[in-house]
Amino acid sequence: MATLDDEREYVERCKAGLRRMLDGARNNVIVGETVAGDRYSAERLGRHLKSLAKELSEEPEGPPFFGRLDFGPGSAEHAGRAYHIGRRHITGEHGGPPVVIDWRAPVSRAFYRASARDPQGVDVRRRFGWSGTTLTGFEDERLSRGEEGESKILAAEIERPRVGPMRDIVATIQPEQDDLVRAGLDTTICVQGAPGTGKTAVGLHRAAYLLYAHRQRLERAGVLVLGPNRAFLGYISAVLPALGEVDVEQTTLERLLATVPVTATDDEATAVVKHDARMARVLHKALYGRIAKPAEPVAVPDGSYRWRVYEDELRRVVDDTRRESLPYGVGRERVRARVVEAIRRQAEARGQTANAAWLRKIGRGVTPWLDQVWPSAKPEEVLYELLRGPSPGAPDPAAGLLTDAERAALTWRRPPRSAKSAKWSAADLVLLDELAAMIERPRGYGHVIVDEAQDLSPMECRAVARRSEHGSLTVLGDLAQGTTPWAATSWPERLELLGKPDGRVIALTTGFRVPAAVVELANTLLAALPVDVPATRSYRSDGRLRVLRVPGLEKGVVEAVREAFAFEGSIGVITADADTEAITAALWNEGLDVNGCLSVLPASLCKGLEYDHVIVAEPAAIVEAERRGLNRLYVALTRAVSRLDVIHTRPLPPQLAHAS
Ligand SMILES: Nc1ncnc2c1ncn2[C@@H]1O[C@H](COP(=O)(O)OP(=O)(O)OP(=O)(O)O)[C@@H](O)[C@H]1O
Repeated sequence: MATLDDEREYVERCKAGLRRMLDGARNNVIVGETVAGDRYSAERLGRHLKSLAKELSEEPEGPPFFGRLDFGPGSAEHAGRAYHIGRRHITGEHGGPPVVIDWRAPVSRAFYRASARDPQGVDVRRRFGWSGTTLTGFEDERLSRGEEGESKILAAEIERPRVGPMRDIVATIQPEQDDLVRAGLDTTICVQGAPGTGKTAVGLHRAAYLLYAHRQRLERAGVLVLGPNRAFLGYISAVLPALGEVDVEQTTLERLLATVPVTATDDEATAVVKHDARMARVLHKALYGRIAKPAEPVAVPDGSYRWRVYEDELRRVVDDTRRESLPYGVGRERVRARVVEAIRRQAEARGQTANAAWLRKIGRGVTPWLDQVWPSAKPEEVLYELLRGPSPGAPDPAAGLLTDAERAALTWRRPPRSAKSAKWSAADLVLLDELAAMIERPRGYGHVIVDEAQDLSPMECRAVARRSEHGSLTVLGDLAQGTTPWAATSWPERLELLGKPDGRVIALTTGFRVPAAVVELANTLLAALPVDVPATRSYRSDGRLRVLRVPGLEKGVVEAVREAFAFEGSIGVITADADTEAITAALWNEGLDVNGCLSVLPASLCKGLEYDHVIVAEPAAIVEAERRGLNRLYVALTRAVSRLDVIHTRPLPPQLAHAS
C-alpha cells in the first residue's frame, strides 16, 4: 500500500496535472479562435474554452483529492485498480488515465456507499487528512476484511468550528445523503429533514451532481436554487462555486418574481387571502372576465372595400379559442389569426390571392375589434382592478370563491388612482406572477431546488410549479420549522401544489450540526408542536447546553457573549425581533464588536443559518411575537454547532420549562 510519502508525491503529480490542464485550456482558447468553421461555432467554442480556462485558473486552490479506493479481485470492472477521488477530475499525462476522478463519477460512488457488509469490490477505502493544502495523514478501512471503523477525519470534519460561509461536504457525504444527491434527473424528491440533517447541503450537492451527469440538458434548461432570504443565500453561496459550478441561479422567490418593486406591506389577514390557492381561480376569472361576447360584425377596410365577418362566426371563434386553454396572450393572437383566415377564405372565393403583406395588413385591421373583444392585458392592470374592488353593476371575480370578510381583506382601503401609481406588496408579486403566467407561459428550468419549502404558500407553490413544469424538483424542508401563517402540515399536499404529486418523500433524521444535549432540548419542544415528524438523532456527542435565568436580559447576554469569545468560531445572538436593536446597542456599548464573528439577529431571520456558539435571548418573547412562535423558537434553538446558551429573565415557555 502507498505510504504517506508516496501520497505526497502523488499530490505533486496532481498539481502538475492541473497546470497541464490550465495550459491546455489557455492554448485551446487561442487555437479555438482560428479553427471553428463559422463565426457562430467559433464564438460558442471560444466561450466554452474561455470559461474552462477561467474556471481552472480561478478555482480556489484546495486539496486535489480527499479519498482513495483500492479495488480488490472481487470487483468485476476495477479489480487491481486504485483511484484518487477529488472535487474535480484531473487528467493524466499524455492522455493516460486521469490522476483524480471527480466525486460525481459512477466509480466514486463506492467511496460513499461501500461498507464492511457490502464492500462493493473495494479492498481499501482511504480518507485523507489535510491542513490547508498540506497532506497530513490518512485513515484506511480494509473493507474486504470486514474492517470499518469510526473515522476521526470524518468526526473532525463534522465537528469543526464554523468560520465563514458554508462549505461543501463532498469528502464526508453519508450513504443516506448520497442516495438523494444521486437521485435521477427525472425524479422529484422531497426531503423532510430535522434541523442540521444536511438538507441544504444535499440540495446543493444534488445540483452539482445533476450538472455533471446531465451537463448538456441542464446547461440549456438551467438549474435554480431558491432560498428563504438573503442572509441564507450569502451563507450558502460559496458551496457550488467551490464544486466548480458557477452557472446555477441562486435567489429568493421574492427576487425571482420581482417585476415591480415591493413598497407596501399587507396585514396578516390580507396576506393569508392573497396566498390562498383559491386566488388562482379568482385571478383567472378576473383576467378572462375581460373577454366580451362579440355582438357586432367586424368590418376590416381594404382599400375602398370592407371585409366583414359576422357575429355567429366570431362567437364560434372566441368560444373555440377559450376552450383550447391557451395562455391569454396566445389566445388573443389565435383569435386574430382565425378572423384573418375567415377573411382570406372570402378573398380567395372572390379570386383574390392573399400574400403575406396583405395578411399582415388585414391582421392590423382586426385590432380595434380585438381590443374590444379580447383586449390585451397587463398583470398590473388586472390586479389593480381586482384589488380596487368590484365596480357597481360589474360582476365580481371573487364572488362565490371568497367570503365577504375575505373579499373585504383583499380590497384596498384607499385604492390608488391607477395601476401605475399602485404600491405592491410581496404577496402581490405572487399574484402578478400568476397573472403573467396566464397571459404568457414563463421560462421553465431543468431542475429547481427549493429550500425551507415548508414555508411556501399554495400560491407560491404554483409559482415554483410553473418553473419546473418540464423539469424536476428537489424540495427541502422541515414541517416543524414552518413559521408562515400558511406553512405546510403535510408534504403530499404541498407536492400536489408543486405539480409533482408523485414526488418521493424521504426523511433524514441524523443531525450533523446540533450536538446531542441541544438536540434533546429541541426534541422536548418538538413533541409539543402540532406536526408529525420524526425526532432528530445527533451524530455529535460533544457540545454544551446552558439554560441561565438572569436578572437583566441585556446584561445577561453581554456576559454570555464575553464568555463565548473564549472559544473559536462564530457567535450568533438570536433575539425576539423587537429586542434586536436594544441588545445590539448593549453589546456595542460594552465594546463588543458586532461584526466579524459576532452577529445579532432577529429570530425571524435565523432560518437555515448556523453559528458555533448560539445565545438565544428570552425564549418567551420569541414565542409571543407570532402565531407560530413555538416553531420559531424551535428554529432558533437548533442553530448551534457547538454550544447553546439560553438566557432568560422571564419563565421559560411551559413546553421548555423542565429544561431550567
Ligand atoms: N455528511 C456531512 N459531513 C459533514 N458535514 C455535514 C454533513 N451533512 C451536513 N453537514 C453539515 O451540517 C450542517 C447542517 O447542514 P444543513 O445546513 O445542510 O442542514 P439542514 O438540514 O438544511 O438544516 P436546517 O433545517 O436547520 O436549515 C452544515 O454545516 C453542513 O455542512
